[in-house]
This record gives sequence, structure tokens and C-alpha cells, in this order.
Amino acid sequence: MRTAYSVETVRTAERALMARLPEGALMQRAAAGLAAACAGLLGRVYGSRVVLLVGSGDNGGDALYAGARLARRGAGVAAVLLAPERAHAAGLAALLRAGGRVVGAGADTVGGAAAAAGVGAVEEAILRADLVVDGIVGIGGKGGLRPDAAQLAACAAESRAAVVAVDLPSGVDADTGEVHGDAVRADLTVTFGTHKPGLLIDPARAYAGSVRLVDIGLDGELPDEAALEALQHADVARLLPVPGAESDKYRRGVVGIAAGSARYPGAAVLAVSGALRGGAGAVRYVGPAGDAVISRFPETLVSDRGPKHAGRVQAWVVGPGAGDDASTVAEVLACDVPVLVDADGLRLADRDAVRARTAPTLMTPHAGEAAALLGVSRETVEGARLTWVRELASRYGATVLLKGSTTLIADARGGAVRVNATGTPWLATAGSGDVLSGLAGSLLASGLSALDAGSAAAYLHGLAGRYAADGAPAGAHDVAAAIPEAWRDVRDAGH
Ligand SMILES: NC(=O)C1=CN([C@@H]2O[C@H](COP(=O)(O)OP(=O)(O)OC[C@H]3O[C@@H](n4cnc5c(N)ncnc54)[C@H](OP(=O)(O)O)[C@@H]3O)[C@@H](O)[C@H]2O)[C@@H](O)CC1
Ligand SMILES: [K+]
Repeated sequence: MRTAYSVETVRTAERALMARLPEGALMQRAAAGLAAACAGLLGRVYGSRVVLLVGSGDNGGDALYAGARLARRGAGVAAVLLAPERAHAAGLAALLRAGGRVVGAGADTVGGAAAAAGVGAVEEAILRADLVVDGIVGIGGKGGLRPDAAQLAACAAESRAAVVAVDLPSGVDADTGEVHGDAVRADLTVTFGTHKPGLLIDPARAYAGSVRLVDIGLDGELPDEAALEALQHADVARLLPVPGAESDKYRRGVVGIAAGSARYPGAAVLAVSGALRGGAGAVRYVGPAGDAVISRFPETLVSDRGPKHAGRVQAWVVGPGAGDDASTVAEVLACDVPVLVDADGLRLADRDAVRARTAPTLMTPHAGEAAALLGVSRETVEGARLTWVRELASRYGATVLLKGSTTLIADARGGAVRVNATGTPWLATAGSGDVLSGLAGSLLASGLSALDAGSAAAYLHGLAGRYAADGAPAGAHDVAAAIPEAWRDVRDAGH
């Protein structure tokens, strides 16, 4: 499992660790890891051109010490100091001792005759660099980049140099993944001690490039509960239901699908297609699309009665393609088994009815649906996904899975939020959400908690999307068909 901790928690853990270590030891560990990552990216360090963008905090200190290490290996290293008088003094001294120089403001005072001053020299150095190291600001950052830093970030973006962010791409919010204004776009982010939530949640995640974690010995100081968790193959493998020798279809769980309408029979078919691949022993369908469902999936138990009289069900999925059928949604919500509410069901579900439920409820909106429920714009939700998924979970007293490039799953009672990173933009295709709802409902019926069912379903669905698309467009039914392959891969990695 990959975990991410808030800045406050990181600071506390760092203080505890620093108290037991010689002064500067942590920064040296960070700088060593950073320099190694930079060297790996450069390939050949000797003769390469490296520019350090150095802010006035310890993030800049990391960059300066890493720059010193690269300079000792023969790189030409130039530091751009955003606030020359406040740059990390010992780090700067180490860089100069190693043969590095300062370019731009402050060059004349600390860089000696070889240093060049002026904005033109800075831009030229960045544009000619092989590697730009972004040490402008790390976990001490507030808001988007200030104008002078933003100018450097823009120049780095123009350059052909690879950009390595120190701890975080400068300008992104470490705790939330929000980006308020300008931020550095990195090819690689080298982060220290633990991931920060912003590295795993869009939009900030997209600024980070690939992320490498450098161990600085922080693990023992971090609390058990993280702010954010990203499941990996082995974690999901542990969650997936495995039928025992004594299992029958009822013990494996029956999932009920109340979906589709005369206008949207396909939603019912797709939800069933996901449910059949989700581990439940049987799929029961109620609704007006029974003929379409049975002709595609003859193993489905089709009922022409309402949910209440359809027979035994361990979990319900309601809403995909439901149109305006509010009474079915209300009927399902009144059942005392886990319920997944998706698509039209989200609009039709009465908030008080959801809050009054005692069995688990899993709501699965995309950003647009979440925005409608919250009374804010879609852009607002997309810009602050963590805030809004928590808000929705708390308003409805439900587990909420907010779909998107980085899907988030939050429980109403708080605790670590899960983030799913297996998704692919190819999943943004009609009917893909219906498949996910069937799959998650099936996992709910086989006994997983709403948080685990949502996380495991998002994980498998993302992988299946990748397999189905493989770089080319795929339909939602292809995604459903690829779920067994994703399941097998995950299961095999868990053994
Ligand atoms: N603690 C540890 O043990 C270890 C910490 N480590 C490293 O330290 C980093 C944290 O260092 P930190 O606390 O010094 O803060 P940091 O991120 O450099 O930022 C502060 C500076 O940024 C400035 N600034 C703020 N907002 C800004 C903006 N929008 N745009 C532009 N500038 C902005 C702000 O300016 P001011 O407001 O003071 O004018 C202030 O000068 C951490 O991320 C990791 O890299 C590692 O070495 C491992 C051990
Ligand atoms: K940074």
C-alpha cells in the first residue's frame, strides 16, 4: 500500500526524527537521494548542464546540496537564487566549494567573477540546461507561485531540459492536490520520507510527473493512519473474494441490479456485465430492460417485480440509466442491505432517506454529478476533489466514490481516503460507469465493506480499462470483458 501524510504529520515526524540525529543529517539523506535521481535521469553527469531554482527555505537547501554532489561529479551547476540573502547558507557554500556558480541576482555578491548577472543570463542558462532542479518551495509553500518564481517555472517549461521537482512541484498544495495559480511542471518529483496527498491527487498529480520516494528514515515516526491510501496489487488481492469448497451461489452473495429504462436498456446490460465479473454468486435484475439483459447474459435472474419482492439479495445497485424512476430508487434505499447508488439514482435519491439507512451506502458520482449534488460547479469539484468527496460523504452519511482521473473514495466516518491510480483517460467512455457500478455492487454483495468494494472495483476497472484500450479506443463492454484478466493479474501478484 502506498500512503500519503499531511504536511502537519510530516513536520511532527521530522521533528521527532531530527531530535535523534546529528544536525543536517536529514537534509543530507534527502540531497543524496535527489542527486542520485538526477544522475539517473541525466545518464552522464560529467559535462552536463544543471540549473538549480533555489527558494529561501530548506527545499532550496536540498537543491543546493544535491547540486554540490552533481558538481563534484563534473556537472556544470548554476544556481538561481530567488532571495539571495535568504538562500540556505551552508548549502550554497557547499555548492560553491564544489565548483558550482550563481547566476542572476546575487551572482555578483556570492558567485565571483565567473558569475553572470541579470534576467537574460538566467533565462539563457535555463534554456541551455539539460536538467532543471525545482527547489523553489516544498511543504512550506502557500498558494500558487509568486510572480518571480512563476517566471522561472515558465522558462523551465519552455526549455528542453528535464525538470526534477524537489519534494513537490513548487506551487501545488501538498495536502489537497489543489493548484491555485502557477506551478512547476515536473518530469520527475523526488519526494522525501513519505508521499504527500497532493502527489497522488489531480490536478497536482499531473504536475508531478513520475514520483520517486526517497527513504530518509521517517517511517517509524509516522502514525498508522495515513491521510490517503493507494492500494496496490497485493492489497487488492487480499480483498478479492475466493469461493470456498462449500460455497453456493447464495453464500457467494447475490447482487441485485435495479437499472435501465425503456430509453436506456444498455445501462442495465452494462451494469449486469460488470456485476457478473465481480465475485457475486448470482446477479438478479429488476427493471424494464429484462429482455435485453437476458438475451446478452442468460445467467441473469430476471424478475419483473420490484426490488422489494425480487427475492434474496445481499446488495443492490440502483440508478444506471434509471431515467426518472424515483420510486425504484426509494424502494431500494429502504432495503436493509448495502446499496450502491449511481448515475440517475444520485439525482433521485432523497438525502434524508440515505442518511437514515443503517446498512452501508456507496455513492459513485463523477465530478459533474457530485457538483450537482453539492450545488457547486464541476470545475470547483475537479479543482478540489479531496475536499468535496469528504464533504459529500459527510452530507449524505455515505461512502462516496468520486470518479475521475484520480478516483477518490471517502467514508462518512472519516479515516484515510483511498485514491485509485489505475485509471486511464480511455475509461472516459459511455457506459464505463455502469460497468463499474455493477462490479462494485457485486463486491459489496460478496461481503466487502463499502470502502473496500469501491476501492477494489475502481482498481480492477482501471486495469481492465487499460487492458481493453491498450492505446486505442475501447467500448464499455470491452472494459467489462477485460475484468477477469485484471482480476487474475491482481490475484497472481498477491500470492
Ligand atoms: N524538515 C525536514 O526535516 C526536512 C525537510 N526537507 C526539505 O525541506 C522542505 C521544507 O522546508 P521549509 O520548511 O523551509 O519550507 P520550504 O518548502 O522550503 O518553503 C518555504 C519558503 O518558500 C517560500 N514560499 C512559500 N510559498 C511560496 C510561493 N507560493 N511561491 C514562492 N515561494 C514561496 C517562503 O517564503 P516566505 O514566505 O518566507 O517569503 C519560504 O522561504 C521540504 O519540502 C523538503 O524539501 C528535507 O531536507 C528533508 C528534511
Ligand atoms: K519544489
